[in-house]
Amino acid sequence: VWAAKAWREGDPGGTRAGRRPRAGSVPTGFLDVDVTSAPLALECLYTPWAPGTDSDGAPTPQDCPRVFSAGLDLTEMCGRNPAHYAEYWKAVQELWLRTYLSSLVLVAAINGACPAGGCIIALACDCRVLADNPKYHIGLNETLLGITAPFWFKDAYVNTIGHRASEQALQLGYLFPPSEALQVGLVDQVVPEDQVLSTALSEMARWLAVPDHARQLTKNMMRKATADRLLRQRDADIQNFVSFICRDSIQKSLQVYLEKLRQRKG
Ligand SMILES: CCCCC/C=C\C/C=C\C/C=C/C(=O)SCCNC(=O)CCNC(=O)[C@H](O)C(C)(C)COP(=O)(O)OP(=O)(O)OC[C@H]1O[C@@H](n2cnc3c(N)ncnc32)[C@H](O)[C@@H]1OP(=O)(O)O
Repeated sequence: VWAAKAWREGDPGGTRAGRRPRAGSVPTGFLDVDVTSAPLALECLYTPWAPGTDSDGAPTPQDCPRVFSAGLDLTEMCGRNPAHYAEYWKAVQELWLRTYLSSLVLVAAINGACPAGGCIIALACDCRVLADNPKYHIGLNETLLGITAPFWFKDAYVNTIGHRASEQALQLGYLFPPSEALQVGLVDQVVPEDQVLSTALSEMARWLAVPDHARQLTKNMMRKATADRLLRQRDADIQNFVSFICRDSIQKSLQVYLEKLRQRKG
């Protein structure tokens, strides 16, 4: 995710937040960023697993290919206590709201798999560029984990690909390969892998060419109702999440899923 302000100020690599993924692990992405402490400058929200800059000072997300974000960190949702789940979910809400409502131009350069929470952050951006690799699936696959996508994930999906396509994809937990993601409107461009970044930059330039105040007001006009729906019921949404995730059956499903992931690796 590129933040326009930092990019425009010529500091694309210097304000990256979040910790690097564990060795041998996939980035579970944005929730490595501590959004519960001091106000988060969205300018700091680069893909946290993209270390280094190239000779022009541009970020080099190719350093961790194959995964854009593996979504929410399932280890944060398994075997913990209700207070932990509540704090975690508040952070998820906060990050999404700040991203979704940002007045900055945000372009997602999706250079790998992008399931569930990864998809929801990409959807919060203004534009998505996906690398053309049949392994780079994107979508909301929650049902395959035995859980339900929260209503605001669903709202963002519906806003992007429409009701019928969302209904089908959500129930099936379908992850779209690039060609289908483009066809359904889940991403805006599919390009060869080595052109993701340059295409994202071109998109960024296109969006930045519009007078800022007019673009920002329009963005807010388009997004406010969806964000307000969550803002109105944040606490209830946290309580729903906690009681849902604490169920024995849900914990069991998540543990089985996580175990399968770990075994698949071996
Ligand atoms: C009615 C009221 C409802 C209220 C709402 C209630 C509930 C909803 C709550 C939450 C919504 C959930 C959102 C999510 O984002 S859930 C996460 C979804 N993500 C996935 O399903 C992706 C799973 N991962 C993969 O498919 C693959 O890992 C990958 C991303 C395609 C990458 O594949 P690769 O082969 O490169 O890596 P590995 O599979 O070998 O994985 C390496 C390593 O990482 C671990 N891991 C992978 N994903 C996660 C994850 N999301 N969280 C934690 N850990 C993950 C994997 O187990 C391996 O671990 P190891 O320890 O063995 O290194």
